[in-house]
Amino acid sequence: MTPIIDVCNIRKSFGGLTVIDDCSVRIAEGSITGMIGPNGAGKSTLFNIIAGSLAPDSGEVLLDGEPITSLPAHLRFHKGLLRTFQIAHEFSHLTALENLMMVPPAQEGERLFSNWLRPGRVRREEAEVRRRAQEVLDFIGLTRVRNEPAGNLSGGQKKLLELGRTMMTEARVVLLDEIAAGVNRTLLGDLIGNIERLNREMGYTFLVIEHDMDMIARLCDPVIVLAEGRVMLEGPIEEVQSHPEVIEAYFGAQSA
Ligand SMILES: Nc1ncnc2c1ncn2[C@@H]1O[C@H](COP(=O)(O)OP(=O)(O)OP(=O)(O)O)[C@@H](O)[C@H]1O
Repeated sequence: MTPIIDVCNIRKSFGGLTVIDDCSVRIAEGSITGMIGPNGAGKSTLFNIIAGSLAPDSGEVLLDGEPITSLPAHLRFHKGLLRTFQIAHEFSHLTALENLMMVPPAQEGERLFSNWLRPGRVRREEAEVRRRAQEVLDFIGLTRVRNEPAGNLSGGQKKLLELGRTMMTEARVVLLDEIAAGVNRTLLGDLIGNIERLNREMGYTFLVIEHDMDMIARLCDPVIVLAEGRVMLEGPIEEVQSHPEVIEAYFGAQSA
C-alpha cells in the first residue's frame, strides 16, 4: 500500500501521563480509515498531532513521504491535509454560500493592492469562487439553504457545510473528528453518502474518529483500534468487532 500519511513512533505525554506511546499508523492513499477506541485512548491527541495543532514529544509525521512534523497546521492545510471544524462563531452570521466563499486561501479580493491594480481580475476571481461555492452546495445538497445564516442550520446541515468547506480547497486528506455526533439519521445518511462520493469521485483520503459504530461499519475500511496510546489492532470492521481483546477493551468498556 502507498501510505499518504505515515505516523512513525509518536510519543506524547501530558505531565506524567503518557497518552501516545510509541504509536505508528499508516493511512493508505484513497482509503476511508476509521479510528476507534475507548475514551481516553488518545484518538483526539493523535489527530491533533497529525493535523499539526499539537507537537509530539518525539516521532515523525510524513505526508507523501515528506516529513511535516514541524509544519504548523495552516501550512499542512496548504498541502491538502485538513480537518473539519465547527463553523466558527464569527462565521455563524454569514450565509451557507458565504461560508464556502470564505474558504479559499489568498483570495485576490482581500489584497488591497490587487484590488486597486486589477479590479477586473478580482471580480472574475470572485465570480469563479461563487460559482464553485454554488457547485459545492449542489453537491452536498444544501442549495435550498444557500442564503440562510450558518447559525440557523441544523446540526447535520452544519456538518454537511463543514464537509463542503473542504471541497473549496485542494484537499487530499481530510480528518473527521466525531462528525456523526448530534446528527439525525437522515442527514447522517447524506453525510455518509457525501464522504463516499468525495472519496470515490475526487480521490479524498479520510481518517475518521467516531464513536458511532454504525457509521464506522458503513464507511470505513480498514478500522484502527487505539488503546492506551497504541494501535491494538487494524483490519476490516468485521474482524475488529469480533476480536476478543477489542470486545473486552472497547465494546466491553462501553457496555459497562
Ligand atoms: N491538553 C491536555 N492536557 C492534559 N491531558 C490531556 C490533554 N489532552 C488530552 N489529555 C489526556 O490524554 C488522554 C487521552 O485523551 P484523548 O482526548 O486524546 O482521548 P480520546 O481517545 O480522544 O478520548 P475520547 O474518546 O473520550 O474523546 C486523556 O486521559 C486526556 O485526559
